[in-house]
Amino acid sequence: MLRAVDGGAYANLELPQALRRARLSGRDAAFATELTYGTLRMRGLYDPVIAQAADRPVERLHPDVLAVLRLGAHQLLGMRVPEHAAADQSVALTRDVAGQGAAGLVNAVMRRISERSREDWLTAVVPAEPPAERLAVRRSHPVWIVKALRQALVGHGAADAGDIDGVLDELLEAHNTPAPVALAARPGLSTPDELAGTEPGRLSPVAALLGSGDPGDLVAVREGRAAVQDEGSQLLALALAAAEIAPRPDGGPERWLDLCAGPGGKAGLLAALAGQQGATLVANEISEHRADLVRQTLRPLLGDGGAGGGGAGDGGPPGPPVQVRTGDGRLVGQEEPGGYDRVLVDAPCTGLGALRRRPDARWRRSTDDLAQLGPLQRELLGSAIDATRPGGVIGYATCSPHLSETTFVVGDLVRRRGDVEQVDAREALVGVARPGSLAVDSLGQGPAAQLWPHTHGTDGMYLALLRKTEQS
Ligand SMILES: C[S@@+](CC[C@H](N)C(=O)[O-])C[C@H]1O[C@@H](n2cnc3c(N)ncnc32)[C@H](O)[C@@H]1O
Repeated sequence: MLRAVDGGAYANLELPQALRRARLSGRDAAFATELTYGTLRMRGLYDPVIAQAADRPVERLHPDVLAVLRLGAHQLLGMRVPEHAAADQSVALTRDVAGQGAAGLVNAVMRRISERSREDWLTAVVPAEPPAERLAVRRSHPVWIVKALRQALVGHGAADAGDIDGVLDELLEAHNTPAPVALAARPGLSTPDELAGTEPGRLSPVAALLGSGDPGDLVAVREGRAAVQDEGSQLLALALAAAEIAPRPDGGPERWLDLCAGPGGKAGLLAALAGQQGATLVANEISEHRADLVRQTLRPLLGDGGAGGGGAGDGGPPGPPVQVRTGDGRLVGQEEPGGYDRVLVDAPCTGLGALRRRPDARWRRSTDDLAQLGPLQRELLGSAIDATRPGGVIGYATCSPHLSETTFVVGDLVRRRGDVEQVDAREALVGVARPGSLAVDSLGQGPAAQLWPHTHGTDGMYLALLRKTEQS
C-alpha cells in the first residue's frame, strides 16, 4: 500500500480493495488500516527519526527499505506493538522486498529507534524554531500547509494573534486523529433510527455515527437510502435546501442544480430533499467515471420515479426527481441562464479541510494546485451565478479552509459582479443543525461559514451563500 501510494494511488480508494484481496476483516482489518493510515499520516515525523537512526538522509535509502522503516517507526512510536514483534516483522518484510543485505540495516535502525521513547525522539528531531517548522515536524504536515492553515484560522476569525499557536496545534492534531464514520440517512428514504449499531450524529439531524464495523453491512447503505457522509457536508446540503428564496414567478416546482456532483455525496442528500419538497435536481459532473458514481449513489431516486421520491409533476405519473448529466459546469450558465432556483458549487479544491480522512493527501498537494484551481473555482462560481434566476440562491462550498479557495474566490466574484449579494451562511447552518449543537460565533465572523475539525468534529468545510439579485 505504501509503495502504491508513492506511485500515485489514493490510500482511501486502494485500502478497502487491498483488505478485501487479503481477506482481512474485524480486528485484522482495523490493525492493517491503522498501520497504513498512521504511517502515511506521520511520515513527516518519522522520516527525521529514521534519518537520525540510520545516520543518512532518507532520500539515500531504497524506497522499499524506507517504506518498511516508516511502518516500523509507526509500530514503535505510534502504536503499542511490542518492540521485538515490530523489529522481527520489519526485518522479515525487508528480506521479502529488498533482500538479505538490507535486512541488516533495517534491524540496526529499528534497534536504534526503539532505544528512545516517542517523547525523547520528539525532543531530538523537532526544531525549536521557527514555529511553522516546529509544528510541521511535530504534527507531521508540510510547512506550506502549516502556514496556510495559520492564515486560514486567523482569516476566518477562528483564532487571533494571542491564541493562534495553540489553536493551530489543535487543528493539526485533529488531522492526525481518525475521523468517525458518519452516515446520512437520506430523508424520505431512511432515518437515523433505522441504522442499527449507530449513535445519533452530533450536528446533523439526519446523521448517525458508526462506532465500528463496515457501513456496507447496513441494508440502508447497500440500498442507497443512507450513505457515508461527513456531518459538515450534510449540514451544507441541508442549509442550501432550506435557504430562503423568493417564490418562483411561475409558481412551478423549484429546479435545483449540483454543478460539481461527483461522486455524489451532497447530490444524494439534495436529491432526497428535493423529492420531499416537490423540487427536481440536476446533478452535473465533468468526469464520465465520476458521473457514473453519482448515478450509483442516486440509484433509489433515478429511473422509475424513485422509491419514495415523488416527482415534480402533479398530474401524470411522477417523473424521477433527479437527473445526472455529464458536462463542463463552466458552460451551464451560458446554456441555461437563470434556469435554476438553488445551485450548489461544491468546487474542486485542495481538500485541506479533509486531511484527517485522507492521510496521504497532505503529501500529494502543493501550492501549484492552488494556482490551477483558482481560475477554475472562479469560472464555476460565475457559471453558477449565471445559471441562477433572480431571487434564487447559490451555495459555494469547499472542503478546504484555504483563503485562496474560499474568501478570495467569493470576494472576487461578489465585487466583480453586480447581481449577487452574500447572505449569512452561519445562520443558515445553525438553522438546520440539531437544536443547540452549533453556535453562530464558532463559524467565523460571517457572512460565510467555516467548520473546523478541532472545533466542530467535522471536516473543514466552507460555505458561502449568495442571493441572486437581478438577471445577469
Ligand atoms: C469536491 S468534488 C464534489 C464532491 C461532491 N459534491 C460530493 O459531495 O460528493 C468536485 C467535483 O468537481 C468535478 N469537476 C471538476 N471540474 C469540473 C467542471 N469544470 N465542471 C463540473 N465538474 C467539475 C470533479 O470531477 C469533482 O468530482
